[in-house]
Amino acid sequence: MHKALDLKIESLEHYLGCLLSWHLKEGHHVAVWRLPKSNFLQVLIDKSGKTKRVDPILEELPSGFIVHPFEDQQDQKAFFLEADSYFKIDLNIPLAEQADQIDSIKEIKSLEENAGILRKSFVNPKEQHTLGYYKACTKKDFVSLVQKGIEAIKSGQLNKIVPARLKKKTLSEEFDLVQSIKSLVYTYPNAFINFFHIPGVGTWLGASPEILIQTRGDAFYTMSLAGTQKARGDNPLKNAAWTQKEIEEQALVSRYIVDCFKKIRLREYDEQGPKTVLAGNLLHLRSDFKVDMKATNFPQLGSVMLKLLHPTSAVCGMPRNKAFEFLREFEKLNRSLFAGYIGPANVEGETSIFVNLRTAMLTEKEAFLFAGAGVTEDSNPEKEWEETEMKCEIIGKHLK
Ligand SMILES: C=C(O[C@H]1C=CC=C(C(=O)O)[C@@H]1O)C(=O)O
Repeated sequence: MHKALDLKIESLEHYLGCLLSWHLKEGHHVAVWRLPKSNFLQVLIDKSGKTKRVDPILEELPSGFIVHPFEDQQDQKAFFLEADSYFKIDLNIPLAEQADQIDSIKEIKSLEENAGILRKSFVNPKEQHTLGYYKACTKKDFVSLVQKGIEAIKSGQLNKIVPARLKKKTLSEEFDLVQSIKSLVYTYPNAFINFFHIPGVGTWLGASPEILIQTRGDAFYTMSLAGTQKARGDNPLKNAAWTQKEIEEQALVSRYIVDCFKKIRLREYDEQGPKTVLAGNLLHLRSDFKVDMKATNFPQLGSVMLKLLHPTSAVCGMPRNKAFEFLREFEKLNRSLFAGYIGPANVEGETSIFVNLRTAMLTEKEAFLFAGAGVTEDSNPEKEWEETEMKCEIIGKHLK
């Protein structure tokens, strides 16, 4: 076994490449992430070789990484990677100075060899014959799907709908996962950068802007994020002007969260916003919701809200069940883990679960990019298509 800081390992990329390629080759389950505004890259490895599924009762789970698909599972369970090994790398300190805190490398290979081993280990989707299964959506089909959504809203069946689509991108021979992780980490300081690999289930890479629930000590946090425009000029946050359509779209997500609080008779919450926030080169409207779980005597609020919130009207629609039925019937897309939820649970006493957005499912030769757009009565189908193009590019442009 080589020490983590063998002289031949000269960079973080080389270390990560050796580490990940070895674990993926061994059939281990792996998650690597960087929380928004954090300097730490966190690594968690489940070495059991088993696909674990758990009830998402966060307070009772061991330290790990949770992954739930968009669709509710019949048994209500989520995938779970248990932290057989967990460590973090301070991105501001040379790797050589952190040798004692990080896992050692078992096998040293070149950057190119690691990149090749990694992509050969990505999970390839199972062939299915359902109509539209992992099929890229044309502009014409997406525009017509949005149009159908607008009609369903105008006829009173829905208040809001979030249709999504799949775009495929061929990966070049030189594609290197580790370089992509690195470029996401440095380009998107406000996002939840994540890579996870569950053998037989999927290999995903993303930069999510949306927290679904977060608990730290007694503090519970969630957000409503919606409305999209391109960031322009030197001071995009100041220059943003929002239309009635986007204001309403985001207000519906906030209302959805408040309705969830009402269902559990929780009255003491703090709501701030909406304010304009930057996510990559896009702007969104965001409101922040905080609850003191001790003062409200609600220690299980994380799990309770997780169950109530997912899928929020930022990724599904309102009313939720009707929106779900609409998507099932007309979207014709297996969203798989897109718009599901992902994140560390009980890692160093904190749980940070994000909506799996701005993300790609990686296969050996292609990346499947997913993006949706919030549709209201005033939506313009062409603009919604453009919006999904911009959302796909957030990850797409980092997959060389
Ligand atoms: C569904 C997505 O984004 C959601 C989150 C923020 C803004 C959104 C919007 O403006 O439509 C979406 O609700 C996506 O990125 O695929």
